[in-house]
Amino acid sequence: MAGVLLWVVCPKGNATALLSLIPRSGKHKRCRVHQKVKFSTGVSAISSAVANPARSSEEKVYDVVLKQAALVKEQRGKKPLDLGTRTETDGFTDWDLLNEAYDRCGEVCAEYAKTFYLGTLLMTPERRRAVWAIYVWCRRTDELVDGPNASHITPRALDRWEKRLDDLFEGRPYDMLDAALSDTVSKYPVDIQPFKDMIEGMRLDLRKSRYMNFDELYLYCYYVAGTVGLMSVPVMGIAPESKASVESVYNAALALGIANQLTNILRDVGEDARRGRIYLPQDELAQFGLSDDDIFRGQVTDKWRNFMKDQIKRARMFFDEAEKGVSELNAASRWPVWASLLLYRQILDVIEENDYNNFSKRAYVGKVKKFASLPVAYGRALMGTSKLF
Ligand SMILES: CC(C)=CCC/C(C)=C/CC/C(C)=C/CC/C(C)=C/[C@@H]1[C@@H](COP(=O)(O)OP(=O)(O)O)[C@]1(C)CC/C=C(\C)CC/C=C(\C)CCC=C(C)C
Ligand SMILES: [Mn+2]
Repeated sequence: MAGVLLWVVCPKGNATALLSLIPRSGKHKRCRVHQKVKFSTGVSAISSAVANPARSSEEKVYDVVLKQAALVKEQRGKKPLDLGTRTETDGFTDWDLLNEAYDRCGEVCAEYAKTFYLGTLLMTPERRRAVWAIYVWCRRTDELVDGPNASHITPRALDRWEKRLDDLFEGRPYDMLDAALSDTVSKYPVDIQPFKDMIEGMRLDLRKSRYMNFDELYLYCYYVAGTVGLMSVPVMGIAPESKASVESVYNAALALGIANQLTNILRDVGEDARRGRIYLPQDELAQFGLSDDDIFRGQVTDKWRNFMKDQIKRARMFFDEAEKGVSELNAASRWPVWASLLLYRQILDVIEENDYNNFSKRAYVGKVKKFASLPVAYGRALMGTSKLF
């Protein structure tokens, strides 16, 4: 396997080196709450948006939600998947190497997202390592446009990354970390579309630095973060006792990604502006009497405070929407999700505490608050109530 060579070059314990093996390229950023619109049967995915530009981003994204939900329902009808940890060699795949690849994914995850990693330890071993594999692929994809080599990335490099994605979904992984994901997607009903859409988000970041309205921003947030929700729920699983529709759970997962990304954008306004980027809806800025120049000047004025209050309100609506879905997940998967939701949502509180100065002050949730959230998340994870049907 070509990946073995890369494995040798990147010995165990050096996650950063492994991540730096991928082609890199500018920092990207990654939303009104989903309207409860009923769409036809829509399994056509994002690409159909090009054919019908009049459709809103929420409608286009909802097609992907339906497609992923349909795949999960189809899988439910089949015999249970063989999720055992294999040890034999079948001539093509070396199971020891595969186990090692998953371990590496866990190490990368522990290095980059400690709290999330801790949360995954509550999951079953099979689910845990599959989520790690997805995490690592997302992290590597993000590193392409957000890592040290970001300035060298070209659309062609992203095309090559997408080709690698196609290959790993077809059982031809390029390296060990891809091999872990390739194994995961062969065992869980994970659709390729959200992965492709994340890459599309990175492409968007290469060519776009302004968002005319919330519809445009929503699509971007879906690409770079909503997709994460759609990729991970097939692995985390829906509780067998859940009475919620599969679609509603996936909608909540999407909402959590959108909420996280909106929060990320609001936290990083100053940092992004220094890179010439404004991930805020231009029409809404104008409604509050604000322009790009105000963002570049970075003065906290009453106009800015009022604008920010509105943006924070919207992000919180997405978090509220997401909350309804967490209790529908498998009990063992709920804790990391609650933890990530509670931690990320607190960033919005800190922006308020900072009197909306997100130009020169980074909203940071302190260690004490962070750790205090973990038992709260655990308590919520224990309360499994169905609110979505
Ligand atoms: C339990 C859990 C959180 C699982 C998700 C695990 C996973 C696969 C995470 C991948 C995250 C990742 C590396 C995404 C790449 C793009 C990216 C960086 C997005 C931003 C994340 C925050 O990162 P950071 O603060 O480091 O940002 P900077 O790089 O510094 O700019 C995002 C803002 C979005 C991440 C999105 C999620 C974590 C969505 C999670 C949603 C679910 C797990 C669905 C839960 C299910 C229900 C029903 C609610
Ligand atoms: Mn990033």
